[in-house]
Amino acid sequence: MAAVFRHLRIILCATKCLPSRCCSGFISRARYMNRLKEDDEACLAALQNGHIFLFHRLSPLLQRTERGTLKPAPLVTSDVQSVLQRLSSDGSLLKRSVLIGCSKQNQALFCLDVGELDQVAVEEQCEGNFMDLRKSLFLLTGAEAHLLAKGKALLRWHQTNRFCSATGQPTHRNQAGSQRVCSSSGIVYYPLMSPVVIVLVSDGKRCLLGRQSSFPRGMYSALAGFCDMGESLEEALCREVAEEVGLELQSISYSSSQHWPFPHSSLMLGCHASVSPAHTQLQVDHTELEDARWFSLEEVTSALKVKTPPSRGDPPILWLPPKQAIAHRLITEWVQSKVQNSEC
Ligand SMILES: NC(=O)C1=CN([C@@H]2O[C@H](COP(=O)(O)OP(=O)(O)OC[C@H]3O[C@@H](n4cnc5c(N)ncnc54)[C@H](O)[C@@H]3O)[C@@H](O)[C@H]2O)C=CC1
Ligand SMILES: [Mg+2]
Repeated sequence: MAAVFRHLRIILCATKCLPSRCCSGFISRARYMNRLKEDDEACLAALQNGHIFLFHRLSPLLQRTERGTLKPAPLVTSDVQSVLQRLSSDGSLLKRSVLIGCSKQNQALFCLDVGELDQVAVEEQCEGNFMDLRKSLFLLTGAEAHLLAKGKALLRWHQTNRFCSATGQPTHRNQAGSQRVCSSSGIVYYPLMSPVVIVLVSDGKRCLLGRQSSFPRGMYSALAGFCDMGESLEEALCREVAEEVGLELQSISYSSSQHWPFPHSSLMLGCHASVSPAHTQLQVDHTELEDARWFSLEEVTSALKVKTPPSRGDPPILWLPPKQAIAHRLITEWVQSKVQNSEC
């Protein structure tokens, strides 16, 4: 592997995409969140005055806006309490809420899965619908999509980590839901994410996009893959590109990262990479990808303008991942860099 990296140019410029933060509020919110994770009583008190995003079997409660987009229905805790009482649920369900964030007004934000209650009854009480996150994510704004993705990932982690993998005994969560402890051995479990690399490869003029057979009709995305145990980011990138399309990378530059709740919980590490224009012949591994192709700047620019996915019977058009996906960001960055270069 060392030989592969001898000629690989790696540029790390991680500071360019920091999320916007308003002055000192960010620091106090970060410290408040940390305290709530460590202090069960403080977390319980915050829950009483917090907002709760409801889920039903991991599908979030959403409401349609007048513009046809979706928004989550964040309910204040007292509203959720009333709904639970009306549906004859005992009060202990509320304590299963999991901390997911803190609003700019310093209100703690929680998520709660009410999967044991009747779905339609909760929907009627809360004037919303529980919808599959994968289908609805793209109709939500960035901040809300992020909170719901985090909520779904944490709720799923709790549902699948109720027992210690060493002793088989039950594990118990802290009030914030940021960890679980084995009742017998004391082993502490923290929520896990799988690192995944995602890369937009360019040969200088074109970019490389691939599609899996499970993708929606016409959709092509940046190449992605799970990191193997022991691999660095750049090792995983080189291996994935070699495996999936048979190319050797020349340079890598880091772009940004994203938490992604599908299929489980991944930390997507987004990069740009280049290959030599003299070595662009693809050898697609069809067990991994249905297709992979080089696309021109013009093709990608027009695809970014397509607003609705192609339907059955429509002529085939290139359809790119939506704004909420890091693949979209990588593709947009590539287009912008090409346009800037042509203007220089
Ligand atoms: N947010 C975004 O813009 C995008 C996100 N993705 C996500 O990236 C992820 C990885 O992409 P793929 O091409 O599917 O990966 P991949 O190329 O590594 O192939 C998936 C296979 O890797 C194996 N694998 C190894 N470690 C695994 C682990 N920890 N969890 C699950 N499977 C593991 C399994 O056999 C699985 O079938 C997908 O979950 C996909 O949802 C993919 C493209 C765009
Ligand atoms: Mg892949």
